[in-house]
Amino acid sequence: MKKLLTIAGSDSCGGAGIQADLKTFSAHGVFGMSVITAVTVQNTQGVFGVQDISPDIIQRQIEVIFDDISVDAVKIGMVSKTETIKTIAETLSKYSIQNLVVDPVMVSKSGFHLLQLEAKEALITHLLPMATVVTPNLPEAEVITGLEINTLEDMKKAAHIIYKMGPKYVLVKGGHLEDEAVDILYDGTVFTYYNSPRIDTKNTHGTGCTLSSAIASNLGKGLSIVEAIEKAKNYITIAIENSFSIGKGVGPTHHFYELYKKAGLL
Ligand SMILES: Nc1ncnc2c1ncn2[C@@H]1O[C@H](COP(=O)(O)OP(=O)(O)O)[C@@H](O)[C@H]1O
Ligand SMILES: Cc1ncc(COP(=O)(O)O)c(N)n1
Repeated sequence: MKKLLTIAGSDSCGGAGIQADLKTFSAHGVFGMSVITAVTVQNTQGVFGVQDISPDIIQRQIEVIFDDISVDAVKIGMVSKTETIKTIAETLSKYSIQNLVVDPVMVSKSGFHLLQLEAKEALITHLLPMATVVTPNLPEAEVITGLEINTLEDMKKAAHIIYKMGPKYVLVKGGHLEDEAVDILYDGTVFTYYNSPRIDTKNTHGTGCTLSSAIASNLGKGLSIVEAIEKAKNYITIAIENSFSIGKGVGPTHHFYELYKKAGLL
């Protein structure tokens, strides 16, 4: 059984963050473990508070896992603030990490700053160079690069700039584009496109968390980056097609194993 670790924030309503990651891991038939960086007070309508976990507890959660268990892939999501980022980077650097997916979570769909503004530099300096693949959405790619991104050409330019910051691969996600949901992977030489029609739904809470966890699961299982993202893109597309309302706001995506098994993704 492959063993996957998510280092991220807790979403009390279960659509994003640690909860989406663990559901995605389970649907992929891998064993999920978690290091919680922050607890958010969140429902489908918004984020109403955050309690950061102390750096010492974050460090010790990571250490006890790696000192005991061999981890096939790690996904990093919400990292909240500079001190948290430095702790994660320093602690992970003591271990040999096979596959590291960094989702540079910044602002929730409901508009809450999950990453403090001044922590952007720490994320760029400490986490991006460690990443196998970094998965910014368009607003995140804009913040990281300073570019305005409206077209596929802009996405390619952003991927190029982010690639120079040190990750092995960059996946710029086009969920926020107007037409098709096109994601672009850059390996320093070649761009690979992952297209899917835009699904007309408001229930996209946790799509980025889900995609990055699906990529980590597939890398952990030994797939190449191109295949890992292809399968993950199919997973997120089915997850959004089958998303549903659980409250008054933005509902979650679907993680039930049977659906993905039937689609030949697992
Ligand atoms: N309405 C949609 N229809 C189809 N795919 C979508 C839609 N919204 C997002 N996606 C896909 O979901 C994944 C997550 O993208 P995105 O929503 O941009 O991330 P984030 O949650 O970080 O903002 C990407 O593969 C993107 O193309
Ligand atoms: C704890 C946590 N992590 C990540 C997200 C981003 O998800 P989304 O962009 O869908 O709001 C979130 N809302 N909460």
